Amino acid sequence: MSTPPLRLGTRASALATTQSGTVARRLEELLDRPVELVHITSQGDADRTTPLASLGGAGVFVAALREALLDDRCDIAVHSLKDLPTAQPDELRIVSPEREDPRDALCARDGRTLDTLPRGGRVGTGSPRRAAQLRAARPDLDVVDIRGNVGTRLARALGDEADLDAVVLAFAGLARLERTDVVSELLDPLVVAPAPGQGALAVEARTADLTADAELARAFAALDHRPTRLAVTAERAVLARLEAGCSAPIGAYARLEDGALALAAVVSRVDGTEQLSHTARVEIASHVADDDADPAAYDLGVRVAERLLADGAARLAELTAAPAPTTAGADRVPTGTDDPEGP
Ligand SMILES: NCc1[nH]cc(CCC(=O)O)c1CC(=O)O
Repeated sequence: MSTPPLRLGTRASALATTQSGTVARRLEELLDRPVELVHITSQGDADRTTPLASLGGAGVFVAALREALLDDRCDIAVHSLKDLPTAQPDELRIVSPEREDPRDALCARDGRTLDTLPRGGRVGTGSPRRAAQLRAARPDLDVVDIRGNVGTRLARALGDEADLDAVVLAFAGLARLERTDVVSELLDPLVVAPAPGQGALAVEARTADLTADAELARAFAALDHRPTRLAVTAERAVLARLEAGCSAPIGAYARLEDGALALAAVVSRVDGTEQLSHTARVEIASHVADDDADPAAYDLGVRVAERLLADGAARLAELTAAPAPTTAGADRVPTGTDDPEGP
């Protein structure tokens, strides 16, 4: 190991350092080269009182890490994929390691579930998507806007001074922190559809480094997990076509199973009084080359998004995306690939 260490940029939170540490160890094995963690602070970390949505959503975490990559203060960055904007800058490339369970987890006192929470119960979440879907499932609930790291949010429902009946968090974050003991229910993705990309990581590097360093490029590619990449490609294509970001009330859940990629997507009014959903699938056999499979996954997401737009998703969720005039009409015609079971 004579080469200098590879610098992996990370936020300082327990979740971020756990995620980054796992990727750092994999890269060390793959490269036979030391990998050191470099802490990068973002506005979202420094300012813990402003609602995250008004800081520009979780995108503030990503922006700080990306700036560090582009300024050569680190060589690799690890993000939660669901926090990444859908547009990828040419200067940077991402791969997706195998995803954790993408579902949302209800963490409630006394082991309550979504069905058994008390009438008018107070449930904390900072996510407009979770708020809308919780209200749609249980209109009587009082959904309270909260933020903070995993420990802070859990304490609101489970701590000594708890003021809420439950909080909803991504199961993946709890699993990575070995805190799945607090989960009282894994929410059905057809009731509470996870955020596009939830549970997956994105490992990011400079395009120029990958072009110049074949060994780095090989290790980087080895981090990628094909079923995860295809699923998150379809999910993120929904967001991209709807021209929405990670704080929009949009859920999407895709799974590669038996040679087919199945996708379900849900768009909500933030107050939960109306929701639209569509499901579709596309055949992707294991021998299909990525050059064909990746566009097929992306097209699946676009197709589902256009059906949602044709049904009025833009008005419902206050999005700016307009239905494509040439395809919106055709998308209303049911096709043989509609999947009533969802993924
Ligand atoms: N929005 C913040 C965020 N970004 C990624 C995760 C969890 C881990 C993941 O989804 O990969 C969380 C916390 C949460 O939603 O509870």
